[in-house]
Amino acid sequence: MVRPIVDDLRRGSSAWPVPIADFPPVPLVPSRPLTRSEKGNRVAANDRYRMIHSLGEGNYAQVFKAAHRASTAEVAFKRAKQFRDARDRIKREIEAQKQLAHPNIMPISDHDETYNWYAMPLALGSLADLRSTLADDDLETILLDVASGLKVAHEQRLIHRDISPGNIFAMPTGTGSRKRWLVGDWGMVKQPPDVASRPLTKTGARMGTPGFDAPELDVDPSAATPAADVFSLGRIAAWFVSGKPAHSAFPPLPDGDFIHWRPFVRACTDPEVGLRVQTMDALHELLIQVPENRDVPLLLQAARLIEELLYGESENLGALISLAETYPNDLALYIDYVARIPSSQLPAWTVKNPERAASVASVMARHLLAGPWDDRDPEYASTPLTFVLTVMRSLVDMQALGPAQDVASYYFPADAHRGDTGQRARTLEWLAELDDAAARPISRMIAPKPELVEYYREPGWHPASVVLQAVLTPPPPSADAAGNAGPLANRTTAVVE
Ligand SMILES: Nc1ncnc2c1ncn2[C@@H]1O[C@H](COP(=O)(O)OP(=O)(O)OP(=O)(O)O)[C@@H](O)[C@H]1O
Repeated sequence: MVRPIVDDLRRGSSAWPVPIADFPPVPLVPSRPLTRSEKGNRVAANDRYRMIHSLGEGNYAQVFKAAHRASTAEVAFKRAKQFRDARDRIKREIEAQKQLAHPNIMPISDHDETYNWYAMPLALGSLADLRSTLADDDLETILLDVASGLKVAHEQRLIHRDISPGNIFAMPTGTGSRKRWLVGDWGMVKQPPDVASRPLTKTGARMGTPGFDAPELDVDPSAATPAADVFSLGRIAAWFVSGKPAHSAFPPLPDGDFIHWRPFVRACTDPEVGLRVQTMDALHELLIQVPENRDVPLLLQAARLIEELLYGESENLGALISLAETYPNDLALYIDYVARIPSSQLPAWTVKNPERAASVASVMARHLLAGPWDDRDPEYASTPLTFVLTVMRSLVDMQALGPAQDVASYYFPADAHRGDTGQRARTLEWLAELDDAAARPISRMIAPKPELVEYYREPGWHPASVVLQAVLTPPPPSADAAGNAGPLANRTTAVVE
């Protein structure tokens, strides 16, 4: 007589992790009669494997440590819970993991014909389980391993969509403490449209693991791109070095001894999918720079990024901005490197990220205003000023007038402080195009400051906005010989306020 799996479980070891008596409720007798194929599967599973103890239970499956009867090899045995979505997920998992034969993808060593269960190598544990036993330096190896597995998956148009520390497993390598890291739990994988089976989630339904899942998965998981898995790896890096949970309102960013991880995390976890690192190849490039960057001076990192950006590596834009956000007090970083981001690339970036753009542009203008110019060419000031003006112009164009006003409060004093006539002309040219709705908040950053009004006041200048005209065109000659400006004397304040 074939014993049901439970008998094997009861006879198994009561050692780690869960004593048999405390077993989570295993639906040994499903609430409905077993179908013929399910009965057959249990028989097949039990014929082939002896369950030793539970390794744990997720929402969709139970996992057991089991022994393969014929070879006595120990395996992890994963069985779908008895509801349709769970069976769909296990089926996806088996199909994807079989398709992806790669050292960093959890292999399927055996499964039943109807995809109710499968066996796989027994791992040392998941990254979540093992974090406390790992050295900080292990992070790079883990990410390199996982990224190489995901790269192969992405090439086959499979997006995992649920990369988290609980779904990355360690296998021994036989070489000291070095572990090989494997991506498992492919039950939420996005398959190519031509092979996709029944959708797992409706649009708007939650997918992934809170704190590690990309924001776009909340909107439409079926539209996921490789950048969704990139996001999760960025969050894993932040979680690993910060030791803080990833699912907080303010997700952790590396700091202190791990600050060299910060640009990587920022570039991989941009909430805007289009601004994020897009591919595992690009992630790999950034990743191998992280340990190098720990010892490479900041400005050399910036120099590399801008040189490559100028040669067409557009993904460096995000990394360079991240570096600037990490080191806001570094004048040379801003003036000599960030300022050289091509003006052609800034508007698109600003439109997608107005608050961050405003913040970086404001810091740039503050450096121009307050910092020493040292032996830089005075004319070079127009490069950082143009950076700030381009961001401000883009913010106005997209009607982000609040952030634009924030930038303006630093830009105009910085422009006047540098006193470059060409830049002044460019500023006036831009101001001349503004309509009243935009000119009103912007002019508030000029009108109350006589030295700025003086700097920009231009005879014969013709702005579109009457507000700006009132502020910046010189008053007509007074009829009053004593020099009183007459009724227009206070017009600036009157019009602007
Ligand atoms: N190959 C393995 N070797 C060792 N332990 C494993 C292996 N696969 C899974 N486990 C463990 O089994 C437990 C349950 O597995 P898992 O979380 O994958 O189930 P799940 O239903 O897919 O989860 P979820 O609800 O997150 O999708 C976890 O503690 C996991 O670490």
